Amino acid sequence: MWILVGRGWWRGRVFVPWAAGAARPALNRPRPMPTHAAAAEPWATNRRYSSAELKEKPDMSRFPVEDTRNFSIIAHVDHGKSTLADRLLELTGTIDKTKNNKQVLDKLQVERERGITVKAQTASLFYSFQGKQYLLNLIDTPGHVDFSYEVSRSLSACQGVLLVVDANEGIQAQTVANFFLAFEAQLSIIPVINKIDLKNADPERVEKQIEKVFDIPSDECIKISAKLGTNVESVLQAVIERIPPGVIANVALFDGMVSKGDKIVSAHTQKTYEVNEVGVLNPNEQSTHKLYAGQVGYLIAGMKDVTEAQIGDTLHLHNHPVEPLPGFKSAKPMVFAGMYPIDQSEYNNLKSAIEKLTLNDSSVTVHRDSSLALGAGWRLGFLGLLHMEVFNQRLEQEYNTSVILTTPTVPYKAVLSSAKLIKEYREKEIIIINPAQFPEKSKVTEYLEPVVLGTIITPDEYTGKIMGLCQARRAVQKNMVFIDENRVMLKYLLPLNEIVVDFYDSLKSLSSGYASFDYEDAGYQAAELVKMDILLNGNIVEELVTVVHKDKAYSVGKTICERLKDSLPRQLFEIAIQAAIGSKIIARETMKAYRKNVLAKCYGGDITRKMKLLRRQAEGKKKLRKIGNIEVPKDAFIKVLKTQTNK
Ligand SMILES: Nc1nc2c(ncn2[C@@H]2O[C@H](COP(=O)(O)OP(=O)(O)OP(=O)(O)O)[C@@H](O)[C@H]2O)c(=O)[nH]1
Repeated sequence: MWILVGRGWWRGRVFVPWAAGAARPALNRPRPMPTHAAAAEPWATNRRYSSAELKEKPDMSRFPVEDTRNFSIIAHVDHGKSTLADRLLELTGTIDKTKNNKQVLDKLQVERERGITVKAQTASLFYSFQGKQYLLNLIDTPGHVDFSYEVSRSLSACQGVLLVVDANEGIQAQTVANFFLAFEAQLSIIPVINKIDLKNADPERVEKQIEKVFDIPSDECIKISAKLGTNVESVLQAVIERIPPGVIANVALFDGMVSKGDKIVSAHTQKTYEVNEVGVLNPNEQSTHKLYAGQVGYLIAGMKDVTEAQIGDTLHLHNHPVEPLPGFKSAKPMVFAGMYPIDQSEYNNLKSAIEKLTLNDSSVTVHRDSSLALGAGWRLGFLGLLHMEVFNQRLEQEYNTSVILTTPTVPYKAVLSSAKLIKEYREKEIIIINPAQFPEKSKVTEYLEPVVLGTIITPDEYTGKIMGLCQARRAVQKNMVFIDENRVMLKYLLPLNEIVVDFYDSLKSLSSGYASFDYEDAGYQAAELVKMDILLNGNIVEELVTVVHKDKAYSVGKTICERLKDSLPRQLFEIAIQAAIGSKIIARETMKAYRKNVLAKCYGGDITRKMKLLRRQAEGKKKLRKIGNIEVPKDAFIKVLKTQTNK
């Protein structure tokens, strides 16, 4: 049996040749076309098809592997991926040229509203170049850090990428992060400098940045205006010339051997293929007669669509079925929050909405959860805070649901010392995704918190302020380099819980929007953590229970109490809002009593208007949550959760 480990290159933990001291493989050099048996296949014909014919009924089998290119567009947010995709679709006649082609690939309502891409979309383009027709599969990718999982997923289906960089803003943090995702996947990278039509565009400066940071010769950059369509045709030609063709599955052999002519089955799709070619990567594909157990190489097996070659899939000889090897990589959630229906009678509707939405977004993890106050619900894991907001917004917009979301938290770990707890969990080290389950200090040896390696790119004038912000967030500086005369790249080790809520917003406002930020997982570090309760007249508000660093407890507690005071409607009696660690109160705010009369503005005796106001008040009450005898509207939670900081 053997396992599929990548397309383009091995992307796993085990085998990264240049990390082991070997020479770094050459970037961007077109790899020789594989010499496989395509010519003998009936679908490998030279007949050309008219675009009308292709549009009518595209028969994908007409395109042999060497006439197929699979590529993605990657970029920092707003650098113009979707606009470029629109132009490519127009140029290839995939969509008609009208003024309305704005982000055609952004299909979700939330994407159009927020102007961001969340789900990667795919489009097949047919393009004639030098008398030959090509099938170009374009996979659009999201730009935001939360969705880098989608980016990796899209990249795993490609052999090359267009790395779009704004001619005015230059390289930003996500440009760097996305470049490395593509680089590690050993894809051909075509740098595209976009927005050259802007008044402040400085493509020469950006070219130099690209050469300095990514080591790509500046003459490889293509300068375009996606908005005006300037030079976009050269992008398509570069895709054909610089990106190697088709589905080449990189494999690691665990057992037995594989050679040309073998019949193999994908454990994932159960499809059967005949092996056309096997070989080793040296570093380009070099065909060999066979591959044996323990070897890593590539395999071409007539997979015509890249989705047929899933990373982590197990392949086996068709007459030797095996248990699939563990290997499918799943997305790792970084932010967890409880989700509950506002009204328990809505539980089943919400359940089915979550199920449908997670079918479409498999990176969300779902565990059932329940709370005394909120009833039955779920604990969901998201890739980041924006991902959480987008998921919530999609639930509301696409499924017409309304939910309570609890304070987001990160996956902490506790190393247990209590024998009773170890027996209960059957493990010494547990992951805590729900603050309510945070074990007491007396029962643990130590707590651990997740940390990330953050990259910030900023104009130099903001460096001081940004360093101050990072220090306040318990960050440790790892590196600082100038990427050109006035741009600095900073690397920090940051506790994830310090950035999860509002780090990005603070960074943006400190730098007038110029600094960009991205992060990658960097494991765990020991941390002095405490569980903090928020109380309303002595009753715990379960939605607001948080785990915080000991040194931050007072300021976080104070901020939550203040925010809660601002967002709670006044009630008929006085309310004490308190933050507490165990039985120790660390912060307090008091709200004075107030009597609200919804009929106050209703002069005269218009009974229908009075009834309408009273009815509206009754409807409003449905959205309230009672804590003790205090009514808290859903909006109040959201305001506190959204604005809560770790200052
Ligand atoms: N002047 C100018 N504006 C452009 C150009 N290309 C894109 N834009 C504008 O830049 C903004 C962002 O473009 P998008 O194509 O939505 O960017 P994106 O990278 O797909 O954004 P995300 O999906 O959020 O990652 C839009 O307002 C575009 O109209 C260009 O060549 N010139």
